[in-house]
Amino acid sequence: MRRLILALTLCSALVPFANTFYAGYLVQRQQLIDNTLEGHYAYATKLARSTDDFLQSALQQLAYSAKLLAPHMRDERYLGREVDRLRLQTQSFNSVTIIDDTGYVLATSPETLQIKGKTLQSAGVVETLMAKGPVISQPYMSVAGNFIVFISQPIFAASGKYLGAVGGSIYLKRDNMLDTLLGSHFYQDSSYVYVVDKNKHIIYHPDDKRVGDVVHNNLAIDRVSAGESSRASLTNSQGVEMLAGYAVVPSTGWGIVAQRPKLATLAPLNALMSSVLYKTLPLVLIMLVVIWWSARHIASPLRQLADGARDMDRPETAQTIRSVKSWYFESQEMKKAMLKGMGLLQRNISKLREDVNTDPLTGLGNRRHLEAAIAALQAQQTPFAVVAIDIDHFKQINDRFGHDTGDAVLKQLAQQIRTVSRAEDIPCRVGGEEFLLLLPQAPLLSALQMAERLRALVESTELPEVGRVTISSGVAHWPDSDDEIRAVFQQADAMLYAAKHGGRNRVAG
Ligand SMILES: Nc1nc2c(ncn2[C@@H]2O[C@H](COP(=O)(O)OP(=O)(O)OP(=O)(O)O)[C@@H](O)[C@H]2O)c(=O)[nH]1
Repeated sequence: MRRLILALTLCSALVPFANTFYAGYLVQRQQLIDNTLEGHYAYATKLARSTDDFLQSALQQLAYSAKLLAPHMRDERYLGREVDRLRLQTQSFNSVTIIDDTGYVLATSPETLQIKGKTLQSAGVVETLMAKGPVISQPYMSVAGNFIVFISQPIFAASGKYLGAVGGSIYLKRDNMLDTLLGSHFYQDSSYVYVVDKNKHIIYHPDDKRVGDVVHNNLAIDRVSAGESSRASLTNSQGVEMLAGYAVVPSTGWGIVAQRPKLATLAPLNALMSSVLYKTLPLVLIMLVVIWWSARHIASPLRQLADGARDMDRPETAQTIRSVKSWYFESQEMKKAMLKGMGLLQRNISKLREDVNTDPLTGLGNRRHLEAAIAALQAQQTPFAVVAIDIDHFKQINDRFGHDTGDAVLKQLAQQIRTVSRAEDIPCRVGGEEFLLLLPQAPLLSALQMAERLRALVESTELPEVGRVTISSGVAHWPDSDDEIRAVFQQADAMLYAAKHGGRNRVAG
């Protein structure tokens, strides 16, 4: 039990510490997650705006070119210079192409593409020719085998006739303007950005191999391709927990997702918490030792008092309790109360012991007391004399004066026996009106004299109402009368019987 209390005390000190530590960790963890989500959302939003700005600016550059090109659609050299200028000066496109209203390539930069003089029927070109207006195409696989987005502006003659289009391609799997825009500057950590189109195609990813993949079962992609901009904690298609912010590029419906693995985000916090724990642990251990020592010190007097309480019926326990060092008020009070209680208990016990051995009517020892006294005398080999005393014709006293008066006579005789006996003598009432008196160390003669003195005293005493009564006594001695104690008492009885038979009011021995 003591160990349990000690353990509980230590726990009650340790639990709040652990609780505070853990609660602190949880709060900081949530804060870190929230901040990261917010940061990534803000970053995705900013990138969406920048991407939109870039696309708008690319469209403007092409629109400007389209105006310049309209009067020179048959001038091969002019067209060649313009596509080179557009590609090299703006650096917005990986390639630039001018087509006529049938998709026939009039000029291209770089020429290494080898599509000049060919009629293109790729998805981007078909979309451009159908639209006869500004177009940012859906990503598609080009004739030259590049996964591209084609951005174009129509070319109209002054008469309003549609002449064709000038367009720039962005190669999604190669270095391009999106790389510069999206991949160059983000946190120097494991954060990264990727872009999906409306159909959940990855059109930009730091890992080139992912470009062109269609991603399902990704919360951020599902939401952003549905036109929603926000932030979310999610598990990506690779099964990694991510903290993601996502935003829609208004002009194209593309979705930009900026994200960071949750584990990487929380790693510094975990390291910090470990370090805090490591540094505070010695202090906590010292604190626990102090608490343990204090608890032991406080519990010590209580434990000693509790040990004492188990043996309260033993007289020596009082000394044990007295010696307990009760150094604080409560234990002092408990010690005082226990000592007081023990005094009472001891008094009650000795009173009970006395009652058990005492004849209630006369206050003399009873038969139990007599037997204990005989056993003690025998054990110590102390010689003793026995006087058996009996009131003569006591029945008549009862009959004539009533039982209460008889009792009064018995009490009176008990008092007279006390009067004539010594302090060390043992007077007992062993039956109705039979008394026995043990006289330790007394020779037979002294006992006979004492019995005679008693007899004379009783005879000479006038009792109210009853008048005079007499007694008869038989005397014997151990070991003079017999070695056997039982025989000595029988001898005293025999002598008493002889005294009665001899006419009563006499002593025989
Ligand atoms: N008042 C009273 N009477 C008692 C008590 N115990 C026994 N007696 C009575 O004591 C009487 C004893 O009488 P007996 O033993 O017959 O003899 P006795 O009348 O004393 O006559 P002897 O002994 O032959 O002289 C009985 O009447 C008992 O009822 C007691 O506690 N109180």
